[in-house]
Amino acid sequence: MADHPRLSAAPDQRRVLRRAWPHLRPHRRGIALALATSAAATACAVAVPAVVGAGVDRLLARDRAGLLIAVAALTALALLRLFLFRRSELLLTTTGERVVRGLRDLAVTRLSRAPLRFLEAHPSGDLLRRTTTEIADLANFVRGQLPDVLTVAGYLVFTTVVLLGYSPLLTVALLAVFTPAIVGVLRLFRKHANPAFAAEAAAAGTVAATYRELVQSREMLRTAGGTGYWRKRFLADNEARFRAARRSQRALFLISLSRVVQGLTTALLLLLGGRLATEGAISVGTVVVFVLATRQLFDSATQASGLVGQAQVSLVGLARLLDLLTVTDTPGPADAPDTPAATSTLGTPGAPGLAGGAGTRPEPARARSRTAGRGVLEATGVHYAYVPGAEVLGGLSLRIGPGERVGLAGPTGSGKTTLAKLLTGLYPPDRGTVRYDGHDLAALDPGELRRRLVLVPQRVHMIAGTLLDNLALVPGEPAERTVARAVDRLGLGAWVDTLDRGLHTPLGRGAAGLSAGELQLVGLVRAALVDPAVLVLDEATADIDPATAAALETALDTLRADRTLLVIAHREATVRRLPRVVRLEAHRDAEPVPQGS
Ligand SMILES: Nc1ncnc2c1ncn2[C@@H]1O[C@H](COP(=O)(O)OP(=O)(O)OP(=O)(O)O)[C@@H](O)[C@H]1O
Repeated sequence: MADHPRLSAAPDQRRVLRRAWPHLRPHRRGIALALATSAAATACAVAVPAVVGAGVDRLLARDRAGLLIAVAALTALALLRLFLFRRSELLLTTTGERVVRGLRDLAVTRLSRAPLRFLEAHPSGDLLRRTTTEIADLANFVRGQLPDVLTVAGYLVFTTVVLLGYSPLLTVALLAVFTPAIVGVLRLFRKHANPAFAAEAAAAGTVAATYRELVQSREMLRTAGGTGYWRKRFLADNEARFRAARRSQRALFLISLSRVVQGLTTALLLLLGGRLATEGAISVGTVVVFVLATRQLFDSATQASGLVGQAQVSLVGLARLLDLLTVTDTPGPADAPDTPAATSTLGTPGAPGLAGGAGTRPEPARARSRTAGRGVLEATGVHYAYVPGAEVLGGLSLRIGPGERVGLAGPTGSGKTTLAKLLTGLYPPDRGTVRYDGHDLAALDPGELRRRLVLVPQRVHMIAGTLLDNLALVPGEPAERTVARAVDRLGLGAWVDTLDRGLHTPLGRGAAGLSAGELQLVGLVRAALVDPAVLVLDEATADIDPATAAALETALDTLRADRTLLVIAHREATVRRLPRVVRLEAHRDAEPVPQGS
């Protein structure tokens, strides 16, 4: 089996910000402006103790004018600080939201282009969490805590600079106690917090995935009596998440050790500052500046302790998101039609290709000539495995001529659906090639591929919306009258009339209300709207009532005219009706490769 990239449960957290830089770069001007405004606002706040200290010295010197200047400066600083804080918060939030919006768009775009194989290999709950919850957490951090992080960082730097200007001796003594102790606490915290937060995020992803599967498979679980097993599994996952959360909490507790450091530093400051003032080495005003400024310093450090924890959680989320963006940044045959590089175009020589470039709307289905690009669909020496060492298809070759009608039969699990997905380019083969009209599907323009080769799956997926919304889920967003024409052409007008509100009948999520056969009717109408040259139908295995079966047959008879048809045949009637039937045998390793008959 070829090596396929997978998401990591606990992705690398080193240099996360540097790795995120390509996504930040387009916003660098906004970021620089926000940082500069935040720094100016912090400088205003840091200047306050210095002005208060100067005011105290003027007061002690009975300098009335000097005192008034200090009071005026304090008022101006307060107003300027208010304005700059507000401005920096606004700039940070706006820029941050832009970055987050960009990341969200990119994640959804990459996921929508990701190969089917990648999507199937990951629990949808995990993908959902990375693209929604974790991005939302990031957005909340940007809005709620990032301004505080910058303010705190600014306080720490500016306060140190101001204090150095007043008394280098006292500042050095302060830093000599404060810095190593606080760095030690932060190191200890990071050592325990990084794995703890990553494990918590992974456990949360597992809980979401299990819960989602539980909801999605509710009918099967009820009927098969599997609810108890699933509930047990969910409870186990939930327990694991609870334990992971407690581990994170314990790691967060470590950060509160910084309060002990604060107490020690204040004691030292009072001892040394008081002595220097008594000896006349520094003024009383300077002691006041130190007391006020170090208070700010401590407040910032306390705030920083909480913020470091929140920042760590956000960085873990960012690392998981970057992992998703990196792993899905692999253009492949399932990519959207805006990746024309190295793709070929089907069609008669000299005729314009059917696929447009980025943003080109496809031509209306009827305006295209399906026969223009009609060709042979050929699989040669195709190998495919979902899991290493267990090939489902081991070197299969099959040729289907233009306009041929072929049935694909075989025991359950023999690989019929897998082959159908390979023949329609939904999976790239691990080895071997699938060609249509002489073109390797892997090299075809993805948009064109989707319009030429259409698979109607066994269970057609629906979205919440009306029947019309669901039928129109094809390239080109066809208008209602186009959809209605397609319905009539397939002889399905009577079926649509039996529904409450015809094409406007609302269908719930999961399309409650439509039977398996009716869902396939929806798939056939979608196929008719795409008007492909090759149609692959994976017949529904569920019982289909005679009326729906008749409607399906009529629709299929209309659809098959002038196009290649491959039916994964589960019903005897279908097998009998088709002129050629290929039988797949269950493949076992090292046995001769099954070939089409
Ligand atoms: N997404 C998947 N991940 C892992 N294994 C899979 C996946 N899909 C199918 N398989 C396995 O591959 C094998 C072939 O499956 P496939 O659905 O192609 O068979 P089939 O002939 O269409 O079966 P059926 O007639 O029951 O639909 C089976 O053993 C199946 O369990």
